[in-house]
Amino acid sequence: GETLRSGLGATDLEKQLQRLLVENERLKQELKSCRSSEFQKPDAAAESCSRCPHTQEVEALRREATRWEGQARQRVQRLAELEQELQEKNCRVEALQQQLDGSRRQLEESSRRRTDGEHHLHLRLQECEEELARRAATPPRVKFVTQTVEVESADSQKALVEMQVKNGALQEQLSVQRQLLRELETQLHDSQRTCTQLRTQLHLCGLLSKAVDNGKSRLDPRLSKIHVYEGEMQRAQGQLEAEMQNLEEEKNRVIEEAFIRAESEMKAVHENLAGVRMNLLSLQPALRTLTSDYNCLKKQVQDFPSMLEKAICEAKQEICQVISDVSSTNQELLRKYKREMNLRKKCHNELVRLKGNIRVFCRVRPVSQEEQDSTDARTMLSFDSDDDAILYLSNRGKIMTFELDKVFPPPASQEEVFQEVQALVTSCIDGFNVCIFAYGQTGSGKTYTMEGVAEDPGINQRALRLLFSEVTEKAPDWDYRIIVSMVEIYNETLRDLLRENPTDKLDIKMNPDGSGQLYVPGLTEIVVRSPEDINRVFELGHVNRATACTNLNEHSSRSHALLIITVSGFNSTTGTRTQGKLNLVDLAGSERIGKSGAEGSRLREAQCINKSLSALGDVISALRGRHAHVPFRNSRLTYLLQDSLSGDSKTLMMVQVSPLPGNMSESVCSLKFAQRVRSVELSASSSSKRPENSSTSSSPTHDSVELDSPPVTPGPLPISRASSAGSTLSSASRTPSSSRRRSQSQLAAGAHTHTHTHTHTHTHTLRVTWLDSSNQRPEHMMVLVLS
Ligand SMILES: Nc1ncnc2c1ncn2[C@@H]1O[C@H](COP(=O)(O)OP(=O)(O)OP(=O)(O)O)[C@@H](O)[C@H]1O
Repeated sequence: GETLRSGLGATDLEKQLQRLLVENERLKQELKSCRSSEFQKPDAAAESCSRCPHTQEVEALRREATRWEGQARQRVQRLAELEQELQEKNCRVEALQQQLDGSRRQLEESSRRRTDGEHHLHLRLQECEEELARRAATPPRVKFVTQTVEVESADSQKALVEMQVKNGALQEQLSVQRQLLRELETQLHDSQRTCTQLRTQLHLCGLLSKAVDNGKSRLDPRLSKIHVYEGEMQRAQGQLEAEMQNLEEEKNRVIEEAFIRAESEMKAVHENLAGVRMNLLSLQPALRTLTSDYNCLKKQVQDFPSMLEKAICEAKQEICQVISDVSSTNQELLRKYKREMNLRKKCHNELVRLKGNIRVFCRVRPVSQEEQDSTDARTMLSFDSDDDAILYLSNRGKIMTFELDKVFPPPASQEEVFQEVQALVTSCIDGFNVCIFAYGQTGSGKTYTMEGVAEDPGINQRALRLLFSEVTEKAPDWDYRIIVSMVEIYNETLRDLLRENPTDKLDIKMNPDGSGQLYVPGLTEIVVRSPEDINRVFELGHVNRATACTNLNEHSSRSHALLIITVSGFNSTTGTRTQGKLNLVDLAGSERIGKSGAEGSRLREAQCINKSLSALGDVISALRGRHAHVPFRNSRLTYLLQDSLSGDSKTLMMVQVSPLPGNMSESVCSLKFAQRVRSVELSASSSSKRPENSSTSSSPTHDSVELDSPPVTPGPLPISRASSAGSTLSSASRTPSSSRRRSQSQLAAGAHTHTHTHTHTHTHTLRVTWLDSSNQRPEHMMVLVLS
């Protein structure tokens, strides 16, 4: 504005000068015209002028005017110069102003950039600090070291690189800022120098103006305006200077502040940078450890497949080795198992043979509550506390002693009884034929022992359950099949108790397959697979038995009930097959006819019972005595059980007795029967061969005796009966049963050679047998058949 005003002032001054020049020109013209009028009469005029006082004055004025004119021209020229110089200075001031504005903008720009850079750096530093704090706070994840190391080490390296890059960028920015600062300082110095020069020039201008003013004031009062103008110019100049001074101060202040701020920020940045460096330094060992861990793990991971392959290879080889070892061990075990099985069977067979294939037990039933109340409940029986095979009976003041294989007193439980029986039961799994008979007068406890009661089952149920458990135990190697049949013999008639119509009579026939075995055509055979099946079979048999008679109790007393269990086994490993039969027989009551006073049909029933029981006694005696002839055909019962009584079969006679005095004579009879069966002298016929009409045993353990057995001979039987010479041990003998058994063995060992003669209708057979040194087995045998 001041410049403009100065510009306008200069224009007015110029105009005034122009006017002055115009006035001067007019005066010159007037002067010329005056002169020209005198020239027309030069001499005259000169004369007149020289003579005229006005002419001299005009001349003086003219000279004066010319001088003033020259001075005015000089001043105008000087003014024009000053004007030009002023314009130049104005231009210079404007240029400086622009330069100052530019510097200011540049400063602002750099300040803004620096602020942005600082802000950015600040943010980045914050991020770095947070990152470092986060990493420091994060515990080393050792568990998942593979992944953790890989990620963290990469991040740390990346962060390190980033920090180094940022550090470089900050260093660059710092150097740029420093360079900028230096440039600004240079510009400031230049500006200050320029200002000083301008000030000097202005001062000179002021002096010049004063000189012009002095000249002008003296020249013309109208030039006072020029002074005023110059005063204004000076004032404007002063204001301009003051403003420039202010601006300069402001600039210095701003630069100072920016510099201080930049310094402090740079310091802070340096401190942060130092902190980051420290952190980086502290992180470096951890990073090195992690890197080495990572490399180690990486190597392990690289090596892992080959190691795994190697381990798998080794494991495979070991497994193959183990399999082959196990296989050979299995072969060895199988061989041993077969050998042990054979040995066990031989031992068992030997044991049974030493004990006797026919064993006789006695069970004394307890006195019931009713009997205690109503009758003479004195017990006439007593037992030997040292020998469980002895029973004493007091009869008419005499003490009778009976020796059996085992005596069960009244308190003996069903379980205890079965304990003694179960070895026989399980031997049928090994292929032996077994018969267990319950013998005794009516009411002596036969059915109780064999069938038992629901809450305390007898031998039948327990035997089947034991067979099931044994068969299940052997299941992996053996495949067993258990078949059950149930028959009844009443008045020498055979009935199938599992049939729909149990009243149908059955027959016993020779098997047409030429095996010499007997069989019952049409006999129902039920395969049982579980204890539930057994219960169903018993129930059906019981129902059929009840429907076939009017009074079950009476009927059951007068008929024989047989439960026939066939166990067939196949060993898939050894290819061995076995078949054993277990016959559980509840015999009819053995009371004497005379005592019961029976007549008619009852008499016939009693005769049939006595006949069959007597036949059974004969057969057992013959078998125990190893007689040449065994009278199986004398009754339906023995004929039916022929297979199971002969050969390697085992027989148990459970003689049931009542302890009551009223039953004493029947008890004596039963015990005498037991005694007779048991006391057959073994020695007399221990080396005897099997009965002629016996079939070949199904047992897998035939010894030489059985192998030497002749084939079954049909037709009428025995001519001679094996000697059943009186026992060398009387029933009254008091020696313990074990010692007695030894004596029997010694007696048996005494016989080295035996000769039996079997006369047939058309043939005579002579057998000669030599026993081995232990007298247990025949070493040689000669059989002569004479037709
Ligand atoms: N050891 C025993 N313990 C308890 N009670 C028994 C025992 N023996 C037999 N009894 C009971 O004596 C009674 C007669 O027994 P059981 O019917 O078994 O005789 P049995 O000889 O079978 O007669 P039958 O020839 O008429 O069939 C039954 O009530 C039976 O429960």
